[in-house]
Amino acid sequence: MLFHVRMDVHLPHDLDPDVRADTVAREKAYSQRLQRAGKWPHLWRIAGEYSNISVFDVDSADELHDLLSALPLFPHMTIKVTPLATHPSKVTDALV
Ligand SMILES: O=C(O)C[C@H]1C=CC(=O)O1
Repeated sequence: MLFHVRMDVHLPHDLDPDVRADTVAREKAYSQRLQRAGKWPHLWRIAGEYSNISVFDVDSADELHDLLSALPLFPHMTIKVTPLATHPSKVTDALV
């Protein structure tokens, strides 16, 4: 199952710089582990914002929830999830 996910990060301005650096480093390692596992096939920065657009490929909404809620930045994010279904006009034999 594919899910479109938008994450907006809102780190507190008074967050200790060492805590911030550690959290961001753990987030990067965690996200790269999920990308390598094929669970997080798209990760795009929204230009000009501390936000991303992602696509997750998971077995269920419960799995997605578990993965998202384990993000080190999860306490500092607003997350919007959109389930994706197959479009009836999608060409399946196109050369891309
Ligand atoms: O920077 C972000 O968009 C938040 C988050 C998503 C992946 C990652 O490494 O950090």
